[in-house]
Amino acid sequence: MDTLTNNTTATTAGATVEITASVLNGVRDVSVLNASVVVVVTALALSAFDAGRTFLNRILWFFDRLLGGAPHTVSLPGPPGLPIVGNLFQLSNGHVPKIAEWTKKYGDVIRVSLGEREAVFVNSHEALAKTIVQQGPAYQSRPTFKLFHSDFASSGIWTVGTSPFSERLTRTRKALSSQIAPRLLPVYTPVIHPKLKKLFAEILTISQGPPVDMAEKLHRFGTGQVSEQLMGTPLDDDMVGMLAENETNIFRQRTIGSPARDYIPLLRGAGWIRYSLGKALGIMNWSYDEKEENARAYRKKQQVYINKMLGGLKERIESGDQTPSILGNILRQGLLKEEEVLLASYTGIAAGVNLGYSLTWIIGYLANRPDLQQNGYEAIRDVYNDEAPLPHDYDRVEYVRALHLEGSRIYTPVRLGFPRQTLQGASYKGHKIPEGMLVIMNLMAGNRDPVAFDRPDEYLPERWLQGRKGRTDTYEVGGEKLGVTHLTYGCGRRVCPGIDMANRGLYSTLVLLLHFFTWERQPLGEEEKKHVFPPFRAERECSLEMDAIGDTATPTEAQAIPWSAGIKFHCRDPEALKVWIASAET
Ligand code: HEM
Repeated sequence: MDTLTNNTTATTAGATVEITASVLNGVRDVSVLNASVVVVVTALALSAFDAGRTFLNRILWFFDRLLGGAPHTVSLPGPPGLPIVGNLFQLSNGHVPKIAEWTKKYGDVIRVSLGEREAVFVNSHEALAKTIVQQGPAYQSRPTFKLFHSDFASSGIWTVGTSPFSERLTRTRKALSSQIAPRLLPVYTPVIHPKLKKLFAEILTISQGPPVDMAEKLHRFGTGQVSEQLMGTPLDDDMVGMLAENETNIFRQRTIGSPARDYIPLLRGAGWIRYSLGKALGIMNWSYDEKEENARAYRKKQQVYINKMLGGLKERIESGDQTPSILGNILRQGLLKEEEVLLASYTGIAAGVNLGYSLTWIIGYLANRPDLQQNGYEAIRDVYNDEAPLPHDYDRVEYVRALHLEGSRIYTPVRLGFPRQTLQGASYKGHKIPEGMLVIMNLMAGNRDPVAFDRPDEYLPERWLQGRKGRTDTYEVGGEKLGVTHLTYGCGRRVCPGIDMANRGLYSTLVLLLHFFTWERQPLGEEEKKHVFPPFRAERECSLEMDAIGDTATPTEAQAIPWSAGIKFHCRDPEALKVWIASAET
């Protein structure tokens, strides 16, 4: 009986506890439900007013920021993004078209969230002038990124174009600029001339075979040419090949929005945990990060050739060599300290990379424009009669100058420039842009801006002829010569100091090519596809029009590299070319 009573009591107590728990749960559920209803109703009510929406956004931004999203310090309009990642992945199908879409919707200066980084994108010619140029001192720093500034170059010596504002940067930029000033450039022509002869001898040989893709030759020519002017001595082919490939790989690390972990702290945390677990458990591919390992390998390789080249230059100087060269002059005049000399060296070696790709785009485009080739040929004949043009007689043939200026504008090989960071507060149309803000200069948009350039998507050399600047419709004989310059080399305080050097490289190559050759597009054969550089370009061939957007193989990278393009050259007069190659003239 007692047992029965005890059991009954226990059962009753158990049931009571269960009932109480379920009542409490019910109450809690009702409270949660009520609270949720209150939150939703309040949110809906708030969202009906501007001030309410702002308040709600601030709450969301607060939690987003806690999880590693970007701050919201700028009131400029811009695309809404996802929590934590912001707009980062919206850029992953191609920078230029997506930013053009945003510009259309939100205006020419917009706020964008790139993971934890807040950024301002400047997307028109006028807006670039009003910000980067007119408020120059505020926009003169550069941001740092983990992959490039830490994994690749942990020594703290990067390049001038990737260095934040500092005294070391200013001194090095000044010294470098003084040695590539337009009036000094002719002293380096004895170094460049043999490179031109070598390139044209190669093109003569190529013209006797099947069509080829020219990027490797032009890239080696561009990078080699700048490096040799830097060091004042010819570099052997293997060295130039290795250097051109490595510097392309290094430049490709300077991509806005990639790798994602440079922008998303949670990804960095996850990567660190995976790495530590991999180490502890001996799981090799967990403790291996391909991008980081590649970055270190590129730097190691780079240090070998920089040290070799710099060591050689110092030895030559010690033994009394007086050959003019950019770094040689800097060393002889004692313009820089040791680490600044290194900074200048890394900068100079990297600087030629864009020259090769500019030439690849322009020559590829002209292959399908026999009319422009013919105009160029005749313009050269008007100046030099039937003599070979002097390649270093810079911009003497106005039409060739117009061809290279227009090619640089229309293709803009560094589409988003090199990223900037504000050094002090700035503003745009009443919106404050605080110190430390990442600023992206959309040079491609500036160069295709219909307000600055009429018929902006057409390749019109005329816009640079007879004193015109960028426009075909604002010039009258004896009238005003209005217009603007193109923005391919950036603008403002950190504008490219190598503009004249780059333009000379484009002019000298084009003037000789137009004089000695005609060329056309033809499909690449299977064998020739194997030699396309870098190899990923062989996956497709550019359209005949060489569309700057549709034919870019690297739409999300710092540098716009075209897909492959088969070119067949025809030499107008092989004997005359051989005579030019054999001549001692520079
Ligand atoms: C076609 C070839 C070239 C193109 C398209 C190009 C383009 C650019 C661009 C877009 C910038 C960023 C400018 C800015 O932020 O406003 C830049 C910076 C720079 N360029 Fe060039 N460049 C070329 C050739 C050269 C050459 C031959 C040199 C010579 C040494 C050079 C040296 C530099 C340096 C040192 C900077 C960094 C400036 C700074 O941050 O203060 N570039 N270039």
